Amino acid sequence: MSTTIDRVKAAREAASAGLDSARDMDRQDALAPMRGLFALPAGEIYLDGNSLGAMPASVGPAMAEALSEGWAKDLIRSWNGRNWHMLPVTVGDRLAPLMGAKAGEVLAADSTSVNLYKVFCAAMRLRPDRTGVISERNNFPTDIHILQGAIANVFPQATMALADDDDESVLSLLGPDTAVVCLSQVNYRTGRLRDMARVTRAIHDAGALVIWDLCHSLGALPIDLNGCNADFAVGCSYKYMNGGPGAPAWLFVASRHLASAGNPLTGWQGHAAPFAFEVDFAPSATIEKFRVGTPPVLSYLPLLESLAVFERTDMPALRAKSLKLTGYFMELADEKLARHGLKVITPRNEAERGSQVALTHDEGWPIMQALIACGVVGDFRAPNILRFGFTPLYVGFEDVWGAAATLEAIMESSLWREPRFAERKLVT
Ligand SMILES: Cc1ncc(COP(=O)(O)O)c(C=O)c1O
Ligand SMILES: Nc1c(O)cccc1C(=O)C[C@H](N)C(=O)O
Repeated sequence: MSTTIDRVKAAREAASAGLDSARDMDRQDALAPMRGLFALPAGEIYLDGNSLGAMPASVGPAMAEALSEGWAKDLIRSWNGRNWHMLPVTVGDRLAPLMGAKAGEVLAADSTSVNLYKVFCAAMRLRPDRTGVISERNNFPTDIHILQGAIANVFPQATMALADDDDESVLSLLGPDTAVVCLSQVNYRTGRLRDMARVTRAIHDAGALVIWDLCHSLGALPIDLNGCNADFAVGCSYKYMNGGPGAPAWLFVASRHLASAGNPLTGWQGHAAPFAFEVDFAPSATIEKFRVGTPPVLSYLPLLESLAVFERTDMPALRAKSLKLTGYFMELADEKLARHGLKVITPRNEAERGSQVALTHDEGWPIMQALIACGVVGDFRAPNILRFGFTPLYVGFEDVWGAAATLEAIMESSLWREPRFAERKLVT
């Protein structure tokens, strides 16, 4: 007996007009073979790499070797022998070219939230005579929460203003008392991309410092932190960087600030000589001053495998494909989905678009659950956003077509109205 889901899948296959052109685009795509470097579930279309990236296929063997040789046999010797102790620096140096940074400016450690706390406190102390903080109302909540907490606990004289999504709104809040501005380059809900060069310039013209959150940009588009003269940046490595769930995050400190920027979390690994075990804290002179405690070594290993994948291609090529994928999905959304009330809210203008497309619908939650049940994985962001991430390393044009055709079939069959799709989950 065929289920409704089978019927939706059959409807998708039957509606094959357009599929040939998607397959043609895949045949012409020089990056298509890179998909083979990832372990992805057969028969599924994975469009959630903007939340948790896919696993590089080499992670299993690399982890197995690190466990059986590095931990089980070499034990304590691996801190030196395998250079485990220096992973925050060596991984940071390999992340640096992806964001237009130099070796020695990036540290891979902790979470984005913790790193934001570190660089925010450092930046505020570089502007001791100012009290203004600017962020954005629709920033990922942890950014606002971290700033609120740091202000309450460390900088009680400071006040924060929240801008709207457009760059003009940020610029209109700048003033002579602005100390630090913290913005996401790509918005996690809408996929809107800010003009990093222009916004950074305006922030500097006001005498303030900028912290860029690059969670939704690193690995998705070319970034030039030093070309834009950025001061600080933070980001994760589990989304487009494919570093795995809870992979170490990273922070960037422009080399011109390194001597004067201080880490408020003065743990022993940020000490100039951690293994001297001195009583008084004396910070390292390098980016290592932003280390805190022992690195979670095993969590760095998948990220090393993913970096090896990135080192086989380049960001301009990935960006070109990403724009084609998102553009194609928006075209299909106009053609197949708009009449069902699904509206594209991601900017059409390529210069303002990250690597995701967001659609809105008042019944977004059950629609997304039905879509996942049919083998197309995106996610939902309250109150009404269906998010689709297009990771150019492993998403193809046939996937884009399949996602749009499945969603169309779901809307036409009303599958999403089945009561089982209404149940809310803890993690969305
Ligand atoms: C823009 C942005 N900043 C920060 C975070 C959270 O960082 P973490 O939970 O890794 O500290 C996320 C996603 O989780 C995000 O999308
Ligand atoms: N970090 C996450 C998690 O631990 C569970 C579920 C999702 C996430 C995410 O990263 C969400 C993501 N930052 C977002 O843009 O919504």
